[in-house]
Amino acid sequence: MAKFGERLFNWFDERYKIRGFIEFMSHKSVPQHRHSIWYYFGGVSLFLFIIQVVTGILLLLYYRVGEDSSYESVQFIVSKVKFGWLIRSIHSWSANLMILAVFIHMFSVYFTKAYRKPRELTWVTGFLLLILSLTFGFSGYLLPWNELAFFATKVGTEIIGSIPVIGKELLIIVRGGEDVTGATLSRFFGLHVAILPGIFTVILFIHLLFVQIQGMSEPPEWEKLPPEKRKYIPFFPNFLLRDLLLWLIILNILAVLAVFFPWDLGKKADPFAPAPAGIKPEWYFLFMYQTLKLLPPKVLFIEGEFFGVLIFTVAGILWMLVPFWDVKTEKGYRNRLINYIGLFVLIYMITMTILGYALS
Ligand code: HEM
Ligand code: HEM
Repeated sequence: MAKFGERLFNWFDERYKIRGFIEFMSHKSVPQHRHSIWYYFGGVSLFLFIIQVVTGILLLLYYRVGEDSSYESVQFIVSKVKFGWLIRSIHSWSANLMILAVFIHMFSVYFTKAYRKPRELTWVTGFLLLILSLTFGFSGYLLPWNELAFFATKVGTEIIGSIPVIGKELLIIVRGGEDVTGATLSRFFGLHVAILPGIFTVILFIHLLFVQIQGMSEPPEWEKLPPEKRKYIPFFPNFLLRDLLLWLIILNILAVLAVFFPWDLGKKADPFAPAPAGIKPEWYFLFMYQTLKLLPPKVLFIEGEFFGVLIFTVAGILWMLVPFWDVKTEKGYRNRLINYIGLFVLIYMITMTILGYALS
């Protein structure tokens, strides 16, 4: 048997140079310091994305898109399909945990300044992954075609209409008509299960390739440390085993959440019914939604809502380009301003989210 295993290994090695790859993996190492914990959140985001793909494909076995079938098929999934309720619940919970993990990963990369040269494009591709994850969440939310999702999507897409000149056209493209209808549902479905997975996979591949090529960043303070004072652990197996343990813990948390707090389906959407009170988007959009709500109808001759959209767009672009304008950090100086900006953004997002819940 051992001989057979060896022969099989050699067969592949002759063709695909696996020995070289194993050699490469065994030399990979991860810096060990008091902020090393943050190196795990990219892996956690990745794990939760894989869960989304697996459970999403399973849901696709029974989900049937359409005004007359979406809600009914999800109802069928949760009541008749064996473990269907569990798969749907895991897909919904994991979507939320994934977005939370991506936010934690992004802020930790920001505060540890891991976006510095040469990782500028790792940051930019990561930011694109965040936008894609949010679009995944927004498009998936409508798919069960229940009351809450219907009105949240109506309110969410309305914001596009506030853009001058092209807003109306854009809104029609997004909704597939003037209103949120079955056309919107099938558009969101295509986006959710075909377009987004395709684009996401390509960008994720590039993101991980960059990380592979450059290895993990070292803290800026290490530049003054003599090489013998810098500590590392091997990626394989030490770091990977820790990664796997954390993934197992997260799988357990997911299972507990999905079993004890199964995701509610609610009432079927009725486009002619009045909007129920307290309609609000998912928590990860709430800080933007709440800001738009608090803005006065007119700011400096501009429609208040559009002013908000403009500010968020500009702020988002500046955030995406932070590795290019944070020149001070790149040159090796301490840049306190960057920490203050990050702290302001974080506190702003948390405060507005809490206000969003408190004021509705
Ligand atoms: C679903 C989304 C994402 C996935 C699956 C992902 C995955 C990963 C993984 C596995 C790593 C290596 C381990 C680690 O540092 O945690 C990593 C590193 C990195 N990611 Fe992401 N990431 C995502 C989103 C983001 C976002 C939103 C940003 C920032 C805007 C970002 C910026 C970076 C940077 C700069 C590194 C290098 C960190 C270092 O060298 O210390 N990523 N990512
Ligand atoms: C290839 C990947 C994916 C596939 C094939 C997929 C497929 C599906 C399907 C068929 C549904 C409708 C069933 C239902 O509503 O229970 C759904 C719902 C949903 N998806 Fe995905 N999905 C994928 C990835 C993602 C990702 C990455 C996220 C978020 C980050 C996400 C978030 C959601 C949400 C929030 C719902 C609504 C859940 C509900 O209330 O029922 N999905 N997805």
